[in-house]
Amino acid sequence: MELIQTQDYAEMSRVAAEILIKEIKTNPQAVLGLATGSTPAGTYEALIRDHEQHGTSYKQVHTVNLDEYIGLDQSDPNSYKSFMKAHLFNAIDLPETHAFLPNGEATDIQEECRRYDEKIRQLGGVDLQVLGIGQNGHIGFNEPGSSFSMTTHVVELTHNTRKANARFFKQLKDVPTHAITMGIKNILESRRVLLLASGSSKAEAMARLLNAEQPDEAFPASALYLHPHVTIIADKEALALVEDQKRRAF
Ligand SMILES: O=P(O)(O)OC[C@H]1O[C@](O)(CO)[C@@H](O)[C@@H]1O
Repeated sequence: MELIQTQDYAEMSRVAAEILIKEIKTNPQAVLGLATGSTPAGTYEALIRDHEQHGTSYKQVHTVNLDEYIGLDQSDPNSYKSFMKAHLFNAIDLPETHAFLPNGEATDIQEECRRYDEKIRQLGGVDLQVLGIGQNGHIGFNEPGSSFSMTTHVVELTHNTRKANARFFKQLKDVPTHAITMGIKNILESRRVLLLASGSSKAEAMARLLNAEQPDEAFPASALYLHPHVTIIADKEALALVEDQKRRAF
């Protein structure tokens, strides 16, 4: 596990974008695993700037997103599909047919989970998976207690996660109660993982992650200790509760 410490959110976003751009330049047919949320939004902005200024092309890239709410219309501004369009897809040359998210409106949700796993398999797996981290250590929507052997599945969101995401909705009761998420097994099968963290609200989760050293299903992000190629990019505030000695160890 490699740890890159940055001054702030802007630097975290820049460094993450540089890694993604390098991946696409080395492998123009890369399969990118993407995340939603406030954390990767700045990275996506940096990718758009680079696309506009330097012409990095996504024509041969494919993307698979980690998760999607169940029960929200795909055109709802709070659906993760809308998020990806607004924050990245509409501004780059990624063909619409190359961008995949779980379909939270599917009538047979279990079948949709199987179909999504099969899609990832058909694409040849994920080359680089971008992750944020929830305050309770969730990755994707894999909440504490999720088995590390799960593939794409339905989750009931915890009250804390719904509360944290309520800022995007009019009121807490509008936040969906369930979502489809790639499982930890999918995440561990990706060839490289980039975990991003910014701000003091992530400080406890980051301290717990960097102190953990052992995978523990009670804390989903600790599964990353089972992965051979993880890069964490975190800013000062997110690392504020991690001891200096510990930081130097990475
Ligand atoms: O980046 P944010 O908005 O803090 O969200 C953190 C995590 O929460 C989720 O948005 C799900 O709640 C994840 O997709 C994300 O990684």
